[in-house]
Amino acid sequence: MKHVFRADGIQLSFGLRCILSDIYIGSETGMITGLLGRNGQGKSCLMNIIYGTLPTTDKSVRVDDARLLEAFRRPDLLTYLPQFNYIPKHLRLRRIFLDFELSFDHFLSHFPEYQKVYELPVGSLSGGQRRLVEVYCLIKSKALFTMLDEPFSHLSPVQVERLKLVMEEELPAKGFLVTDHMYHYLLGFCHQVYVLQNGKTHLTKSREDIERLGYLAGA
Ligand SMILES: Nc1ncnc2c1ncn2[C@@H]1O[C@H](COP(=O)(O)OP(=O)(O)OP(=O)(O)O)[C@@H](O)[C@H]1O
Repeated sequence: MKHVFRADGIQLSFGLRCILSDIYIGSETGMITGLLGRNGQGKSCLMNIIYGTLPTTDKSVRVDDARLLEAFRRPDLLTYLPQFNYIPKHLRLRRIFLDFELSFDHFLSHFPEYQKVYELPVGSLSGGQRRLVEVYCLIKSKALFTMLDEPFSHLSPVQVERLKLVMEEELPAKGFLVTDHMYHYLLGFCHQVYVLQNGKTHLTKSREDIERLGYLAGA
């Protein structure tokens, strides 16, 4: 069964500065949706508003008929990877995979280089290794939709390729909203791409659209 995600009517200002004013994002399970935008356009703020961790005056966020004011209370519907490390560094990988109810063997089938770190605290890994564990756990989290804010920073092209396979495994039953400055990765596997520019989201149809909206030029 297909499920639908919609976010619109979102307004955000800081003082006199308007950040978000004309937002519409629509997606569904089985789709990877990209969100591009230059630095400071409001991508992280938008994801935080959708997730309910940044208050705002107006918003409408829905999964099917359920209206989400505090999406962070509905991990069955929506999960969110923030830009910062969200797993406490003292937690061992054994505990993390247990808490997320995920198979470490399946993780190893994609990332065999983690064979020897099962009993180690995640904080003892390199920055890229730690980030990959966090991204993997969110991609595999048991939600209908997952938002990923800059999941590919600090990761190697090989790791990104393998994560893409993990996302594709999840796809039939799940949808993703992904923002990343590694736009060539996103353009390679997103089913649709929005560009956020001057407070407004634009659903693009081609690379030329993205260029016209000022994202690719000089990116
Ligand atoms: N608490 C705050 N008070 C004032 N301004 C803020 C606050 N939080 C964010 N901003 C501003 O809002 C704008 C949007 O920030 P946001 O982090 O959402 O951008 P972004 O598109 O995710 O950028 P980047 O690609 O660099 O991560 C920025 O100009 C930022 O400085």
